[in-house]
Amino acid sequence: MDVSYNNSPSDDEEARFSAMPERTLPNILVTGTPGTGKTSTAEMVAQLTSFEHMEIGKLVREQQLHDGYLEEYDSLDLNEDKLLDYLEEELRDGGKVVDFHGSDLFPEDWFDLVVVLRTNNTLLYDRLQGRGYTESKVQENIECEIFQECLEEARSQFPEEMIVELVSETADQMESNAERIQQWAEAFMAKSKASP
Ligand SMILES: Nc1ncnc2c1ncn2[C@@H]1O[C@H](COP(=O)(O)OP(=O)(O)OP(=O)(O)O)[C@@H](O)[C@H]1O
Repeated sequence: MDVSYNNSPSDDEEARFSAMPERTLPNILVTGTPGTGKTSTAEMVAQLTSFEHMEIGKLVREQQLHDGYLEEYDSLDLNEDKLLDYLEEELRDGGKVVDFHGSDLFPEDWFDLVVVLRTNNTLLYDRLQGRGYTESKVQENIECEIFQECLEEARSQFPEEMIVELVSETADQMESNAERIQQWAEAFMAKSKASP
């Protein structure tokens, strides 16, 4: 089941969180339209780096970080406060690969790299239909990808230099994307070790 959230941050959002301390291990956010391969890619990155994969949809279900089921959207109604309170502790020491279709609910300093996965409409259509989504849900997600909503959302929240847009259409691309993220993580760790 999916997780819905209202992506308009509250005015006092900035004030809710203390600044995260410097990390020697990075936190990586993998975002993108449903079906672009966030979970598969994040899992591969976690295996390559030994970081922990945190799939937000699963976490919201398992930790009850929601306010019930929304029939209209066939999804759980995310309780952002509960999720952010939970994640703030989890992300403090770094070494996490988080996957979620939203990004603007997260404070900027919680992440060091934001990966936005992209997939062409034809392929995405087949993947979503293959999951048994209703036609309207497939269309809604296809439009989300056409209007590159996840990319724009990431851009609205994180500096451009933190964001990497990667095409995720074939198994080879998924593998090379995961390796590229691994190399980035190794460079981050080498740099933070070298710092005084
Ligand atoms: N680059 C790719 N090449 C081939 N198949 C892929 C690729 N990316 C994803 N897939 C396939 O597409 C399906 C959806 O992938 P996945 O569940 O990882 O997407 P997601 O973005 O996490 O979706 P959701 O947001 O709904 O959880 C899976 O069957 C996966 O194997």
